[in-house]
Amino acid sequence: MTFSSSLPQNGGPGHEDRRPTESTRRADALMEEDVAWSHEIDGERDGDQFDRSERAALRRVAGLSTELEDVTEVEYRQLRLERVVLVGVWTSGTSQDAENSLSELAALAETAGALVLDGVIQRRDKPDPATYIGSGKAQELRDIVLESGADTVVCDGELSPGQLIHLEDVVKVKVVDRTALILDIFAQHAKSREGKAQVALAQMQYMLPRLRGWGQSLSRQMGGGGSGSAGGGMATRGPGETKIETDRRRIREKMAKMRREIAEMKTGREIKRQERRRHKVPSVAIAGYTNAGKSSLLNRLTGAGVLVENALFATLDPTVRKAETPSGRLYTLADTVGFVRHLPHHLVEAFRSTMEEVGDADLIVHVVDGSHPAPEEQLASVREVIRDVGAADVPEIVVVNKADAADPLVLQRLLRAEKHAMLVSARTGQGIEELKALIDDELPRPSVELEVLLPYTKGKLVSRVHNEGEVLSEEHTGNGTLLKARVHEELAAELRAYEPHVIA
Ligand SMILES: Nc1nc2c(ncn2[C@@H]2O[C@H](COP(=O)(O)OP(=O)(O)OP(=O)(O)O)[C@@H](O)[C@H]2O)c(=O)[nH]1
Ligand SMILES: [Mg+2]
Repeated sequence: MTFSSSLPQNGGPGHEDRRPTESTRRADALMEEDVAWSHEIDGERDGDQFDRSERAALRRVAGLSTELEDVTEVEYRQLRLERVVLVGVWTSGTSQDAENSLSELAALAETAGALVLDGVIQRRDKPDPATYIGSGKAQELRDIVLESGADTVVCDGELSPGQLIHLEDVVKVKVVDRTALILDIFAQHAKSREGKAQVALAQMQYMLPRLRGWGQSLSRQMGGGGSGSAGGGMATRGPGETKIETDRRRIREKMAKMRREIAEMKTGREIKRQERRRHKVPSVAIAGYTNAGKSSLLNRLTGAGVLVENALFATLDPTVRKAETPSGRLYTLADTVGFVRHLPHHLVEAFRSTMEEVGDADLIVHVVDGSHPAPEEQLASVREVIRDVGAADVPEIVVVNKADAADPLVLQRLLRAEKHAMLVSARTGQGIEELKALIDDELPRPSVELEVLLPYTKGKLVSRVHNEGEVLSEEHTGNGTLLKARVHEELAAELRAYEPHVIA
């Protein structure tokens, strides 16, 4: 199956020269399934028993009342994305930037399971406060929707509840924004109970100001009198309003409950992390823009079989794997959720705990897709999130991936601009050994250097020195293993009893 997804090539208002772009196999595959917007459990992805029980648990958590479900069905804009037209407002930067942004939106829509029919960009100083694109353009958009037979318009930004409603009134099909789209993808991909709960929370947060009763806009019902004011009493309070208020209250309660549950789930992960910290195992976090090849790199470095997919946000659950440097030191390597420009704020919040893996790391391996048209922009957006989660001080190695597929000129440019960068290809294995060596160099070294003579009965301590420290020399003597090593404070304290002069 083929389809044309087209974007305007150039120019400002009125200049809508369209150019077909490539479709992905992924979108086609997804079109076969009925990919729906819901907290519903996707039977196809059901992996194992553990997953199943987690899902059952989540179903209960997400189960709002039947009454509320009616509202969510209408109001949550069920992203049964099928045939979509994209629309962007280009406010700054070059036309190429605007096009890249819309291409990314197309990739996001395809990842969500939509068929992208068309895309238009309008040049404006800022989005129209009422309808996002100008009202004249909105009419034109209506024509494009009719012509192409689209059932959904996806806007490249976060729209206010009012903008969504007004634009919907003009184009007469469902309008969703980039935020809802990303939330949808996250909802489809989240696997762990925690991930699912975080997405559900972010969805509710997004939905809260966007609730509408009986297909009318909230602002109209409220007469513009601010949110939630029910001061007028029975006579002035319409049934829709009452319902909305009840629903809102229920959602808020649900959200509070969800936050508590997430906090509890977080504790489990926190304990594991503390355990790792206690053993002073250095940690490396792989961060980077979505689809940069983070999971591929993790697999290359550790042989872990993490899902790799040519789709945005294939990974939503942080995977932590053990890895070993060429010199034999153990460290942990964490795969993380990919970043995307304009990552919805709710999601950054919701995934903050996940991103703490990054904040906590001894080293960030920042993967960037060298074959992308604008890798510099991706580097910048990721760094913004890294700053956001308080990880700005963590040392960073920039790993330019997909060297096999990238334009050599772009690679040169990147390496010139990024001082601490190297080229790899997770696909061909190019540069992987060098990266391992670099990680070895960059990992913090244990602080205490000592020499000990460990009796052969203390084999456990010997292996701890190997795993947690750095062995400088090892010799098997008549009295035991003579080790010269660098270790962390705690281990040093246990080893001091075996310093040769003590024994001798
Ligand atoms: N040509 C080429 N493709 C690569 C390379 N590394 C990864 N890819 C492809 O890039 C796509 C994304 O790879 P992933 O490893 O899933 O990327 P990710 O950063 O984990 O993506 P998310 O988890 O979705 O954020 C897949 O189709 C990979 O096969 C590489 O070195 N060269
Ligand atoms: Mg991944």
